[in-house]
Amino acid sequence: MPRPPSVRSIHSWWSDLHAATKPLIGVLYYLQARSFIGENTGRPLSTATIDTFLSYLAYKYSSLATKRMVLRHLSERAVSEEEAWGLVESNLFQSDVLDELMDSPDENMRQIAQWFITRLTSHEPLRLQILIMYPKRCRNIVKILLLGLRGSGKSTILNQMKLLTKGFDEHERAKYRMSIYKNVLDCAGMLARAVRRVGLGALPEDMQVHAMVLLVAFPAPDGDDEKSNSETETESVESASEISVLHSGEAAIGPFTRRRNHESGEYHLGISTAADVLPQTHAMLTPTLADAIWHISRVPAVGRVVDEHPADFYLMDSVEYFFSSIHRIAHPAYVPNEQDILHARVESTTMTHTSIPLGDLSIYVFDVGVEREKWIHHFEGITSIIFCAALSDYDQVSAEDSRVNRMRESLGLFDSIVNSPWFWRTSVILLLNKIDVFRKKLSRIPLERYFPEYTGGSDLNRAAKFILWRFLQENRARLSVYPHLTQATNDTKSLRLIFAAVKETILQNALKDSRIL
Ligand SMILES: Nc1nc2c(ncn2[C@@H]2O[C@H](COP(=O)(O)OP(=O)(O)OP(=O)(O)O)[C@@H](O)[C@H]2O)c(=O)[nH]1
Ligand SMILES: [Mg+2]
Repeated sequence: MPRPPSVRSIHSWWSDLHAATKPLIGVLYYLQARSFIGENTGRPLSTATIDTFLSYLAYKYSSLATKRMVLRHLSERAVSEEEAWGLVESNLFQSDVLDELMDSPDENMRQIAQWFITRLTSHEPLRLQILIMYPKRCRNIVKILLLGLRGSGKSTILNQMKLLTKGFDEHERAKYRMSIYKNVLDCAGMLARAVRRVGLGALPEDMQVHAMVLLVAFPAPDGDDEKSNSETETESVESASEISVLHSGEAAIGPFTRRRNHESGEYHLGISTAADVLPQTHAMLTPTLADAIWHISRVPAVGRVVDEHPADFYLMDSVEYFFSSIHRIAHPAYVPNEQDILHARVESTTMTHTSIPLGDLSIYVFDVGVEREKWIHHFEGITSIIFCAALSDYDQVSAEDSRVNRMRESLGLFDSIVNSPWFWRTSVILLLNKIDVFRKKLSRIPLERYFPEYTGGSDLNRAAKFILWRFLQENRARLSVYPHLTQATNDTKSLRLIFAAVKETILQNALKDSRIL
């Protein structure tokens, strides 16, 4: 007896057999498929073999028993990651046959088909591919997209979600060490600029030696217009033994590459990719430098100059946290803890995700990083989006265009998302983040300076309500918006309630979407 016709030639002469012989053909195909499975057990799963299995699954004269047997066999094969890859890349996975089996009127068949998908998605790299390319195949997985401007707190939120479930092992925490050094040294460089602006002579006497250490480690760039002590400048450049000039505008400091921005005159540190750079960092962040950072960051005159000129001295939101932990970080055996990870500033460049179990369902939260345009269309029609906006952005300027206010840029992004035809059925969880920084800023920097229509003064509730109102104004598509005020760096326990509410919203939306509610 010939094998079932291939899916492409399904209307061959064989498919025109008389209907009267159908049950007999069903039995014969069952026996044939069983012996085919026997012949192939223990052999690698080739494309041709998968195509033959596909023909049993697609052929209208194959019985349900045959299809169940074949798919059960393929599910067992999918335990191996290599065979699972072969299956996902095969005609079987890409044809409609699998969808038909998943929607079969036979409950047993549906379960086996779901089991097949579960097996395939148990392999992490495959799961991502299936979730993105074939979202409908993953009916027990809810996809959530995390969006927001750079630095609004998306990765911090994702890390908090990870802490609520599996946490970070020592190996994962150690990976943050270099980024944290970079964060600390970037901020220390700014501190040195602030010292130059204040002037050595204006500092208390017992602080001058610490200031000198800082100025030696972070010498003024050529042509820096800071008011500075020129004697110290010359000395500092000459005695900065760790710094070897590579070429104009670029220097190596321990493991970091220091590149000068010719417009602002500032130095930015880039991490060297060499594998042996970590030990060198300890040489850079010496106990003496750590001590100097600790002391100088507490000098009121330095703090004042930073506060009064926020546009000249960009300090990351976690600066206070890292400076107050500087001795722990500078210790040679330093391994970041979970709080350090939440405070670290690591710009996301690729898509990352984390999963949260929810009964029989899994919530997959995706942070698409800088590749938003590349990925976003794969998320068309998803049930929920989490949008992060940093409340404290109200006095900041856009990284791309210094004439654009960052809060307005965030409102613009929100507008383009909520009114996009891709998301017309999506609901939005709006996280108004960095409430702690916002609280501190409000009394010093009036919100009305940037949003003249605001009249509520420095009252935190009024100000937050006003910003929420501005976001809701953009929602012309009238999507359901669920707002929360957050501090993403807060301890995980205090975020638990917010995450419980977020989970509930996601679940309700997923159920509504699947028409269970
Ligand atoms: N003080 C404070 N800092 C926060 C808060 N949320 C995030 N941060 C810090 O802000 C910085 C940026 O946060 P990320 O989570 O990296 O921002 P992101 O949106 O992932 O940024 P990109 O990956 O560049 O798009 C990090 O240093 C965080 O620790 C908050 O609520 N309060
Ligand atoms: Mg990020």
